[in-house]
Amino acid sequence: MTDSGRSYHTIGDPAEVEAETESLRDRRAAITELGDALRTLVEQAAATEAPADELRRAAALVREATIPVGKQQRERGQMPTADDLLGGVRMYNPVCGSGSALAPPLLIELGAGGVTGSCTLGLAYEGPPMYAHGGVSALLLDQILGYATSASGHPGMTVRLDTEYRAPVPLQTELRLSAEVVNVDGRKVTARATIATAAEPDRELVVATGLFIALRADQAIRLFGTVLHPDASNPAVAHD
Ligand SMILES: CCCCCCCC(=O)SCCNC(=O)CCNC(=O)[C@H](O)C(C)(C)COP(=O)(O)OP(=O)(O)OC[C@H]1O[C@@H](n2cnc3c(N)ncnc32)[C@H](O)[C@@H]1OP(=O)(O)O
Repeated sequence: MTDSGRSYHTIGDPAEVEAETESLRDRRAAITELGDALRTLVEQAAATEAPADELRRAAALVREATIPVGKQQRERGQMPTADDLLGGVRMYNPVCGSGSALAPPLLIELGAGGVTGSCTLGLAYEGPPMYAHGGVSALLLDQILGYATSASGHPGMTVRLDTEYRAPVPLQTELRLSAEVVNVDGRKVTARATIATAAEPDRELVVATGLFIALRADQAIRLFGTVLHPDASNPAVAHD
């Protein structure tokens, strides 16, 4: 899990904070447990050769399992209460989030001069037979480029992503990604990222250059106003 040890920062009675911290930890662990189960389901569903009646039985079970999950849903303008946006915890990020069924998940670490990432893509990510879909490679690269820009102190949004596919990315193979900022020009930040296999880390399979723009305050408010501003009803963005 990305963040099981992070302390949860809020205002209030220390005993209450302690209890809340424990409950947040527990909820994040449960989100990860569900994410793991969903990823297994998605992967096995993409690889299954089971007969039609078994598939229909599985579909009915999944529909049943969806009922408790659907009971309390957030809306688009609300952060997940288990997230800590400023602390970098995004439980459902579709690339790194341990709660996301879409995420491999990509594990990212800060390194000297940049960031590195690792993941293994299953058959659910297949494009050409046996290899990753090109859009999935771009997804991973966009994410790690974003991390590299944020880690360098220049967070921004992607406005351009140039992706060069030099060789197919094999599925069911441990991958290594790396990214680093190569230029900062005012609000414009350029970063470079690569995908390789763990076995041949110097052989670049996919290379991307991303241009990121740091948002002006008015742009941030226009795009994210209600989500970014501290709101007592959303403890995930409350800070003292
Ligand atoms: C840990 C974090 C992980 C995050 C990983 C994932 C990151 C993402 O996927 S972000 C989501 C995808 N990206 C988006 O949705 C962004 C969509 N774009 C926008 O909303 C806007 O372009 C926005 C708000 C970023 C910038 O606004 P915009 O009006 O375009 O630019 P503006 O602020 O006026 O200009 C800044 C500079 O950037 C330049 N610029 C803007 N877009 C581009 C572009 N596509 N190509 C080249 N230059 C550009 C402008 O020309 C300007 O340059 P200069 O200062 O030399 O005149």
